[in-house]
Amino acid sequence: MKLEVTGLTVSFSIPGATVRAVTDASFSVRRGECLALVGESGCGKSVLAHALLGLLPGNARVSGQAMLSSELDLLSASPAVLAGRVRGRQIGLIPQSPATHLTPVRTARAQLEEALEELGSTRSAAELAERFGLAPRDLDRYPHELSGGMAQRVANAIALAGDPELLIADEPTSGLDRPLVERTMAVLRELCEEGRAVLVITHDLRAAAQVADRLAVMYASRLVEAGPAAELLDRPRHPYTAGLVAAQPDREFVAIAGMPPELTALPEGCAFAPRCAHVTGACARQPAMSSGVSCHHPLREAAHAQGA
Ligand SMILES: Nc1ncnc2c1ncn2[C@@H]1O[C@H](COP(=O)(O)OP(=O)(O)OP(=O)(O)O)[C@@H](O)[C@H]1O
Ligand code: NI
Repeated sequence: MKLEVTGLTVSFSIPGATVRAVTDASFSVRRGECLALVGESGCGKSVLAHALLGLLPGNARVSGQAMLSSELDLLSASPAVLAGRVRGRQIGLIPQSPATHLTPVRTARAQLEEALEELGSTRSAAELAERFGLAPRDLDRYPHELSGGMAQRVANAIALAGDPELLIADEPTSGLDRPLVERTMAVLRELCEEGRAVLVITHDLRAAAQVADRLAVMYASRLVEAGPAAELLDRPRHPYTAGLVAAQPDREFVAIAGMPPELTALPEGCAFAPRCAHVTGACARQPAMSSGVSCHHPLREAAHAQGA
């Protein structure tokens, strides 16, 4: 199993403007591997995930290719194929803000059991729940009786109901405290050691580093740097990656000054240039992605050839 995404581009038409949410994203993730997609709020991470699963609304325009196991292009597959063969079965999605996806009038257990039945799974609700640290009695609660963290864990369990080979986790630790973040990341790691492919979306670089083999850094709709996780954290090459690393509580803890551009008004050149301490005249042109970094003046040479 391998997911191979090439040139994924998504825009939304809104009255009087176009939102360019994902621009020319290329990356791959294979079985036994965890890729973390990191970037600030609003940079296009969830839209990218939803594009892969055919979950975008009608005002979206999608182009590019996303080959699953070299045989199915997720971006041109029919809604019936995506619903009947892909979602839940080949690709599990842990949605962002899971509480909003649970049905208010039914217990967590009923919803988890329904997912298991629909997907013809032989696993039990209790077994899946236990994996994410939920007690059986938690399953008998209704969504409004679940804390944010519990709802998150129920959603994580539901995503695994169909035993998918690829798991996409969109902010799987939001609302969880540090011990639960660690536990969730450890479970994601286990899932990938078992031979699944895992794509984790997060703005928590520390959590990403704990689970991911490789990181892909997204800024203003584009992937700007990708490579082995440890290398990106120790020796970031894109000034934006360096800024994210420095903003971590266990590092300098200094946020990057300024704001990302509006996705309705992206510049022609490098979108990070207005916030970049190293900006040059060349930055007025869009830098190409080259050996894992998209920057006219990377902070250092590539340690070795890197693929996204
Ligand atoms: N249906 C839509 N129509 C227009 N714009 C949209 C639509 N859906 C998302 N967007 C815009 O696309 C951009 C990317 O959103 P996305 O949800 O992917 O961000 P994100 O990186 O996941 O951030 P967060 O960390 O906040 O979840 C945002 O500017 C958002 O407003
Ligand atoms: Ni998101």
